[in-house]
Amino acid sequence: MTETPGSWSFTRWITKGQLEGLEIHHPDFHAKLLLQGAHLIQFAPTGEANWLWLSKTARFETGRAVRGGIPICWPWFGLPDRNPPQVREHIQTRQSHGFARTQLWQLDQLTESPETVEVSLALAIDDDMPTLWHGKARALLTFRFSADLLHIALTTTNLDSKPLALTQALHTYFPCDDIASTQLEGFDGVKFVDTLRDWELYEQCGPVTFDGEVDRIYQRPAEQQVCIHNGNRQQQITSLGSRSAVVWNPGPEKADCLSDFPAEAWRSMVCVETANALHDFRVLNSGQTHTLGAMISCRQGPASDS
Ligand SMILES: O=P(O)(O)OC[C@H]1O[C@@H](O)[C@H](O)[C@@H](O)[C@@H]1O
Repeated sequence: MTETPGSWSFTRWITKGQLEGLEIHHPDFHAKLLLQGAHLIQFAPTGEANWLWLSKTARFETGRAVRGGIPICWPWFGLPDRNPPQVREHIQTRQSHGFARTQLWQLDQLTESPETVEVSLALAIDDDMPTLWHGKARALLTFRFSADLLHIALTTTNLDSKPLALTQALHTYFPCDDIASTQLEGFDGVKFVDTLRDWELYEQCGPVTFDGEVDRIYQRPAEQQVCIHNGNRQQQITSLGSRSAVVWNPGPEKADCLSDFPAEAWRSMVCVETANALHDFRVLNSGQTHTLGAMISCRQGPASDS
Protein backbone atom coordinates (compact mmCIF):
# COMPACT_ATOMS: atom_id res chain seq x y z
CA MET A 1 0.00 0.00 0.00
CA THR A 2 1.34 3.41 -0.95
CA GLU A 3 1.97 5.73 2.00
CA THR A 4 0.51 9.20 1.77
CA PRO A 5 3.07 11.97 1.25
CA GLY A 6 4.19 13.46 4.53
CA SER A 7 3.70 10.41 6.71
CA TRP A 8 7.28 9.24 6.35
CA SER A 9 10.02 9.94 8.89
CA PHE A 10 13.07 9.90 6.61
CA THR A 11 11.61 10.57 3.17
CA ARG A 12 10.30 13.72 1.53
CA TRP A 13 9.27 14.88 -1.92
CA ILE A 14 11.77 17.07 -3.77
CA THR A 15 11.93 18.90 -7.09
CA LYS A 16 15.13 18.87 -9.12
CA GLY A 17 14.92 21.19 -12.13
CA GLN A 18 11.71 20.12 -13.88
CA LEU A 19 11.61 16.72 -12.20
CA GLU A 20 9.93 15.42 -9.09
CA GLY A 21 11.61 12.92 -6.85
CA LEU A 22 12.21 11.59 -3.38
CA GLU A 23 15.00 12.37 -0.97
CA ILE A 24 15.76 9.98 1.88
CA HIS A 25 17.63 11.30 4.89
CA HIS A 26 18.01 8.25 7.10
CA PRO A 27 20.42 8.48 10.07
CA ASP A 28 22.60 5.83 8.34
CA PHE A 29 22.39 6.87 4.68
CA HIS A 30 21.19 9.44 2.16
CA ALA A 31 19.56 8.83 -1.24
CA LYS A 32 17.88 10.81 -4.03
CA LEU A 33 15.78 9.41 -6.83
CA LEU A 34 13.62 10.84 -9.57
CA LEU A 35 10.19 9.61 -10.66
CA GLN A 36 11.17 10.17 -14.30
CA GLY A 37 13.04 7.03 -15.22
CA ALA A 38 12.90 5.71 -11.62
CA HIS A 39 16.36 7.20 -11.72
CA LEU A 40 18.60 6.94 -8.66
CA ILE A 41 21.05 9.84 -8.73
CA GLN A 42 22.56 9.57 -5.28
CA PHE A 43 23.22 7.00 -2.60
CA ALA A 44 25.74 7.28 0.22
CA PRO A 45 26.07 6.00 3.75
CA THR A 46 26.28 8.88 6.20
CA GLY A 47 29.68 10.58 6.00
CA GLU A 48 30.57 9.06 2.62
CA ALA A 49 30.60 10.57 -0.87
CA ASN A 50 28.01 9.56 -3.48
CA TRP A 51 28.58 5.92 -4.55
CA LEU A 52 27.24 6.93 -7.98
CA TRP A 53 28.78 9.27 -10.53
CA LEU A 54 26.56 12.16 -11.58
CA SER A 55 27.61 14.57 -14.31
CA LYS A 56 28.26 18.12 -13.11
CA THR A 57 26.35 19.28 -16.18
CA ALA A 58 23.44 16.84 -15.80
CA ARG A 59 20.11 18.41 -16.75
CA PHE A 60 16.89 17.58 -14.99
CA GLU A 61 14.34 18.08 -17.75
CA THR A 62 11.15 16.38 -18.77
CA GLY A 63 11.78 13.82 -21.50
CA ARG A 64 15.59 14.02 -21.23
CA ALA A 65 17.70 11.16 -19.82
CA VAL A 66 19.84 12.32 -16.89
CA ARG A 67 23.58 11.74 -17.34
CA GLY A 68 24.83 9.70 -14.40
CA GLY A 69 23.35 7.74 -11.50
CA ILE A 70 21.49 4.62 -12.65
CA PRO A 71 19.47 5.08 -15.84
CA ILE A 72 17.20 2.11 -16.49
CA CYS A 73 17.53 0.70 -20.01
CA TRP A 74 14.22 -1.10 -20.65
CA PRO A 75 12.62 -2.85 -22.52
CA TRP A 76 15.68 -2.98 -24.74
CA PHE A 77 19.35 -2.26 -24.31
CA GLY A 78 21.50 -0.36 -26.81
CA LEU A 79 20.68 0.28 -30.45
CA PRO A 80 17.56 -1.53 -31.70
CA ASP A 81 19.49 -2.93 -34.69
CA ARG A 82 21.99 -4.62 -32.41
CA ASN A 83 19.29 -6.55 -30.56
CA PRO A 84 18.28 -10.14 -31.31
CA PRO A 85 15.41 -10.40 -33.87
CA GLN A 86 12.90 -11.51 -31.19
CA VAL A 87 13.55 -8.26 -29.27
CA ARG A 88 13.76 -6.11 -32.40
CA GLU A 89 10.32 -7.09 -33.60
CA HIS A 90 8.76 -5.19 -30.66
CA ILE A 91 10.75 -1.99 -31.35
CA GLN A 92 9.33 0.78 -33.56
CA THR A 93 12.05 3.44 -33.18
CA ARG A 94 15.79 3.85 -33.67
CA GLN A 95 16.30 5.26 -30.19
CA SER A 96 18.75 3.35 -28.00
CA HIS A 97 18.32 2.02 -24.45
CA GLY A 98 14.51 1.80 -24.54
CA PHE A 99 12.12 4.42 -23.23
CA ALA A 100 11.82 3.71 -19.49
CA ARG A 101 14.51 6.23 -18.60
CA THR A 102 12.40 9.14 -19.85
CA GLN A 103 8.97 7.91 -18.70
CA LEU A 104 7.26 9.00 -15.53
CA TRP A 105 7.12 6.09 -13.08
CA GLN A 106 4.61 5.90 -10.21
CA LEU A 107 5.49 5.46 -6.59
CA ASP A 108 4.14 2.00 -5.72
CA GLN A 109 5.32 1.46 -2.17
CA LEU A 110 7.60 3.02 0.42
CA THR A 111 8.51 1.26 3.66
CA GLU A 112 10.79 2.67 6.32
CA SER A 113 12.38 0.80 9.21
CA PRO A 114 15.13 1.76 11.69
CA GLU A 115 17.67 -0.04 9.42
CA THR A 116 16.34 0.23 5.86
CA VAL A 117 14.17 2.18 3.47
CA GLU A 118 12.56 0.32 0.59
CA VAL A 119 11.06 2.20 -2.36
CA SER A 120 9.22 0.62 -5.30
CA LEU A 121 8.35 2.46 -8.49
CA ALA A 122 6.17 1.07 -11.25
CA LEU A 123 5.80 1.63 -14.98
CA ALA A 124 2.89 -0.08 -16.69
CA ILE A 125 2.61 -0.26 -20.47
CA ASP A 126 -0.97 -1.43 -20.93
CA ASP A 127 -1.19 -0.70 -24.65
CA ASP A 128 1.10 -0.73 -27.65
CA MET A 129 3.07 2.50 -28.07
CA PRO A 130 2.79 2.80 -31.88
CA THR A 131 5.89 4.99 -32.37
CA LEU A 132 8.07 3.21 -29.81
CA TRP A 133 7.25 -0.36 -28.98
CA HIS A 134 4.69 -3.14 -29.34
CA GLY A 135 3.94 -4.99 -26.14
CA LYS A 136 2.20 -4.88 -22.80
CA ALA A 137 4.33 -5.16 -19.72
CA ARG A 138 4.87 -3.86 -16.22
CA ALA A 139 8.22 -2.92 -14.76
CA LEU A 140 8.62 -2.69 -11.00
CA LEU A 141 11.87 -1.25 -9.70
CA THR A 142 12.62 -1.74 -6.02
CA PHE A 143 15.48 -0.04 -4.20
CA ARG A 144 16.42 -1.27 -0.75
CA PHE A 145 18.77 1.16 0.98
CA SER A 146 20.74 0.32 4.11
CA ALA A 147 23.93 1.50 5.79
CA ASP A 148 26.24 -0.77 3.79
CA LEU A 149 24.26 -2.04 0.81
CA LEU A 150 22.33 -0.71 -2.15
CA HIS A 151 19.99 -3.36 -3.47
CA ILE A 152 18.18 -2.86 -6.81
CA ALA A 153 15.65 -5.25 -8.35
CA LEU A 154 13.89 -4.67 -11.66
CA THR A 155 11.00 -7.08 -12.18
CA THR A 156 9.27 -7.30 -15.55
CA THR A 157 5.87 -8.95 -15.98
CA ASN A 158 4.54 -9.74 -19.42
CA LEU A 159 0.93 -8.48 -19.47
CA ASP A 160 0.39 -9.51 -23.09
CA SER A 161 -1.13 -12.76 -24.35
CA LYS A 162 1.92 -13.12 -26.66
CA PRO A 163 5.52 -13.82 -25.55
CA LEU A 164 7.70 -10.83 -24.77
CA ALA A 165 11.44 -10.76 -25.58
CA LEU A 166 13.49 -8.08 -23.89
CA THR A 167 16.99 -6.85 -23.23
CA GLN A 168 17.73 -4.42 -20.40
CA ALA A 169 20.39 -2.94 -18.13
CA LEU A 170 20.93 -1.16 -14.83
CA HIS A 171 23.24 1.39 -16.47
CA THR A 172 25.23 2.19 -13.34
CA TYR A 173 27.74 5.07 -13.41
CA PHE A 174 30.48 4.69 -10.78
CA PRO A 175 32.92 7.42 -9.80
CA CYS A 176 36.65 6.73 -9.95
CA ASP A 177 39.66 8.84 -8.99
CA ASP A 178 41.51 8.13 -12.22
CA ILE A 179 40.28 5.82 -14.98
CA ALA A 180 43.90 5.11 -16.02
CA SER A 181 44.55 3.25 -12.76
CA THR A 182 41.06 1.75 -12.32
CA GLN A 183 40.76 -2.02 -12.68
CA LEU A 184 37.77 -4.34 -12.83
CA GLU A 185 38.06 -7.82 -11.45
CA GLY A 186 35.65 -10.66 -12.05
CA PHE A 187 35.88 -10.91 -15.84
CA ASP A 188 39.07 -12.96 -16.18
CA GLY A 189 38.48 -15.68 -18.81
CA VAL A 190 35.04 -14.26 -19.71
CA LYS A 191 34.12 -13.77 -23.38
CA PHE A 192 33.06 -10.31 -24.52
CA VAL A 193 31.73 -8.62 -27.62
CA ASP A 194 33.84 -5.57 -28.37
CA THR A 195 31.48 -3.02 -29.95
CA LEU A 196 34.52 -0.95 -31.02
CA ARG A 197 36.12 -3.82 -32.94
CA ASP A 198 33.33 -4.88 -35.31
CA TRP A 199 31.35 -6.55 -32.55
CA GLU A 200 33.77 -9.49 -32.63
CA LEU A 201 34.12 -11.90 -29.72
CA TYR A 202 37.22 -11.78 -27.51
CA GLU A 203 38.24 -13.33 -24.21
CA GLN A 204 39.25 -11.24 -21.21
CA CYS A 205 42.66 -12.01 -19.80
CA GLY A 206 43.27 -10.62 -16.29
CA PRO A 207 41.53 -7.50 -14.95
CA VAL A 208 39.85 -4.97 -17.25
CA THR A 209 41.93 -1.80 -17.57
CA PHE A 210 41.26 1.43 -19.43
CA ASP A 211 43.39 3.12 -22.04
CA GLY A 212 40.96 5.13 -24.19
CA GLU A 213 37.38 4.27 -25.13
CA VAL A 214 36.02 0.92 -23.90
CA ASP A 215 32.56 -0.37 -24.86
CA ARG A 216 32.09 -4.09 -24.29
CA ILE A 217 29.36 -6.57 -23.53
CA TYR A 218 30.65 -9.42 -21.37
CA GLN A 219 28.81 -12.72 -21.70
CA ARG A 220 29.43 -14.55 -18.47
CA PRO A 221 28.71 -18.24 -17.93
CA ALA A 222 27.00 -17.62 -14.58
CA GLU A 223 26.18 -14.80 -12.21
CA GLN A 224 29.45 -13.36 -10.99
CA GLN A 225 30.77 -10.76 -8.64
CA VAL A 226 32.61 -7.80 -10.10
CA CYS A 227 34.93 -5.56 -8.13
CA ILE A 228 36.01 -2.07 -9.20
CA HIS A 229 39.43 -1.30 -7.75
CA ASN A 230 39.81 2.40 -7.64
CA GLY A 231 42.59 3.86 -5.51
CA ASN A 232 41.76 2.95 -1.94
CA ARG A 233 38.15 2.13 -2.70
CA GLN A 234 36.58 -1.15 -3.80
CA GLN A 235 33.07 -1.23 -5.17
CA GLN A 236 31.50 -4.66 -5.39
CA ILE A 237 28.59 -5.55 -7.64
CA THR A 238 26.75 -8.83 -7.27
CA SER A 239 24.24 -9.42 -10.02
CA LEU A 240 21.04 -11.46 -10.02
CA GLY A 241 19.13 -12.78 -13.02
CA SER A 242 21.93 -11.60 -15.31
CA ARG A 243 24.55 -13.30 -17.43
CA SER A 244 25.81 -10.23 -19.21
CA ALA A 245 27.50 -7.02 -18.15
CA VAL A 246 28.37 -3.89 -20.07
CA VAL A 247 31.60 -2.05 -19.36
CA TRP A 248 31.80 1.44 -20.79
CA ASN A 249 34.05 4.45 -20.66
CA PRO A 250 33.77 6.92 -23.56
CA GLY A 251 37.40 8.07 -23.59
CA PRO A 252 38.20 11.63 -24.74
CA GLU A 253 36.85 11.63 -28.34
CA LYS A 254 33.47 10.06 -27.69
CA ALA A 255 33.09 12.17 -24.54
CA ASP A 256 33.10 15.26 -26.79
CA CYS A 257 30.00 13.98 -28.60
CA LEU A 258 28.00 13.05 -25.50
CA SER A 259 25.23 15.21 -24.09
CA ASP A 260 25.64 16.72 -20.62
CA PHE A 261 29.17 15.36 -20.27
CA PRO A 262 32.05 17.72 -19.35
CA ALA A 263 35.22 17.37 -21.45
CA GLU A 264 37.43 15.72 -18.82
CA ALA A 265 34.70 13.75 -17.05
CA TRP A 266 35.61 10.45 -18.76
CA ARG A 267 38.65 10.35 -16.46
CA SER A 268 36.53 10.08 -13.34
CA MET A 269 33.73 7.63 -14.21
CA VAL A 270 33.14 4.10 -15.37
CA CYS A 271 29.91 2.29 -16.18
CA VAL A 272 29.54 -1.32 -15.10
CA GLU A 273 26.04 -2.31 -16.09
CA THR A 274 24.25 -5.40 -14.82
CA ALA A 275 22.37 -6.53 -17.91
CA ASN A 276 20.40 -8.95 -19.98
CA ALA A 277 22.01 -8.05 -23.31
CA LEU A 278 22.69 -9.78 -26.66
CA HIS A 279 22.43 -13.59 -26.21
CA ASP A 280 21.31 -13.03 -22.63
CA PHE A 281 17.94 -11.62 -23.79
CA ARG A 282 14.96 -13.01 -21.88
CA VAL A 283 11.64 -14.31 -23.19
CA LEU A 284 8.59 -14.11 -20.95
CA ASN A 285 5.41 -15.96 -21.77
CA SER A 286 2.11 -14.36 -20.90
CA GLY A 287 2.00 -13.57 -17.18
CA GLN A 288 5.63 -14.59 -16.55
CA THR A 289 8.09 -12.42 -14.65
CA HIS A 290 11.84 -11.96 -14.62
CA THR A 291 13.94 -10.04 -12.10
CA LEU A 292 17.24 -8.39 -12.93
CA GLY A 293 19.05 -7.28 -9.81
CA ALA A 294 22.25 -5.86 -8.41
CA MET A 295 23.66 -5.53 -4.92
CA ILE A 296 26.27 -2.82 -4.62
CA SER A 297 28.61 -2.30 -1.71
CA CYS A 298 31.70 -0.19 -1.23
CA ARG A 299 34.66 -0.44 1.07
CA GLN A 300 37.66 1.73 1.74
CA GLY A 301 41.13 0.35 2.26
CA PRO A 302 43.73 -1.58 0.26
CA ALA A 303 42.53 -4.51 -1.86
CA SER A 304 44.38 -7.04 0.33
CA ASP A 305 42.02 -6.14 3.22
CA SER A 306 39.02 -7.49 1.34
O1 LIG B 1 24.41 8.35 -24.32
P1 LIG B 1 23.57 7.19 -23.88
O2 LIG B 1 22.40 6.87 -24.78
O3 LIG B 1 23.13 7.32 -22.43
O4 LIG B 1 24.49 5.90 -23.97
C1 LIG B 1 25.70 5.88 -23.31
C2 LIG B 1 26.45 4.58 -23.57
O5 LIG B 1 25.74 3.52 -22.92
C3 LIG B 1 26.45 2.29 -22.93
O6 LIG B 1 25.69 1.32 -22.27
C4 LIG B 1 26.71 1.83 -24.35
O7 LIG B 1 27.43 0.62 -24.33
C5 LIG B 1 27.45 2.92 -25.12
O8 LIG B 1 27.61 2.52 -26.47
C6 LIG B 1 26.69 4.24 -25.02
O9 LIG B 1 27.44 5.26 -25.66
